[in-house]
Amino acid sequence: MHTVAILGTGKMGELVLAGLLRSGWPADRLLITARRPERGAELAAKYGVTVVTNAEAVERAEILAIGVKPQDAGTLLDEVGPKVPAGKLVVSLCAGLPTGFFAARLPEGTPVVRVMTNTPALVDQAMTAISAGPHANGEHLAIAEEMFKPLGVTLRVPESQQDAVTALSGSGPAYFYLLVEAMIDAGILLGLPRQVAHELIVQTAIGSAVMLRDSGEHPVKLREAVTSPAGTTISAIRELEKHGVRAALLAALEAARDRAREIATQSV
Ligand SMILES: NC(=O)C1=CN([C@@H]2O[C@H](COP(=O)(O)OP(=O)(O)OC[C@H]3O[C@@H](n4cnc5c(N)ncnc54)[C@H](O)[C@@H]3O)[C@@H](O)[C@H]2O)C=CC1
Ligand SMILES: O=C(O)[C@@H]1CCC=N1
Repeated sequence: MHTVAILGTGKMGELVLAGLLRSGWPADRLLITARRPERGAELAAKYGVTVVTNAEAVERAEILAIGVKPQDAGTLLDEVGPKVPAGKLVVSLCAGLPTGFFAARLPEGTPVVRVMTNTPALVDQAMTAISAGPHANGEHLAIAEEMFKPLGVTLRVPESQQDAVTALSGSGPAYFYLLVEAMIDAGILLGLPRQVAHELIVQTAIGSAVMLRDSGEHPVKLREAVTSPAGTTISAIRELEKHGVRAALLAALEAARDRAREIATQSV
């Protein structure tokens, strides 16, 4: 089994670290780096993994997972990029940054794979899209899949789709949480105790999600089955359409995609 180093172990890095350990990846095959020593110590105590410097990580690990914010990737690569020994695989978790950004800062021939995962990795329900960048072949994609498959579902996509993927599934959990939050507030408006509203909406979200995944039905069909003639649901849907919820979602995801592109141009 390869040794994986996570360079920059924040929220996403920790989710990947914890997921790899749950999947049986040996702790002695995992290295982490952290900017703040207290953060490194906290993770070492919690997961039993070794904290190293970025320079040690690139020396010792075969797979280098880049878990810093896109805005910090340039500084990290200025520090260690030229020192990455031949044959290492770089796996970027960063939103927006094209693989070319990494290739330009790594020794010629270093394979780079771009990954967009999401926070449901915490419960092994991540959606992870994987793309080959420069010098990455099927073997490298398979290694990335070996890392991310235990955390949920993986899909190979061309890198040209990654900004859209980021807008949909990378940021996607936030949109669902916002909807849930708003619907719980609606429950309060209708006079329900907060805890009751919370339970009703969370279980409804889970039930709806499982049906979407397992029934094989199109979401329109599933919605129609709930929407009775002259019933309650259509009254709510009329309001949602009147307030432009569909248009708002189209515009919102376009804005997220555009922001991913902007991150790339600001990072060149
Ligand atoms: N939060 C999310 O839902 C998702 C985030 N991502 C991507 O994952 C990456 C990480 O995001 P988060 O975990 O949310 O951010 P975060 O801020 O929680 O984690 C980044 C970590 O990197 C550390 N760091 C920065 N520079 C460093 C350096 N030179 N050496 C060592 N450590 C360094 C920071 O101290 C921090 O702990 C980003 O590139 C983001 O685009 C991708 C998908 C979803
Ligand atoms: O908001 C962000 O930039 C990151 C990338 C996708 C989800 N969170």
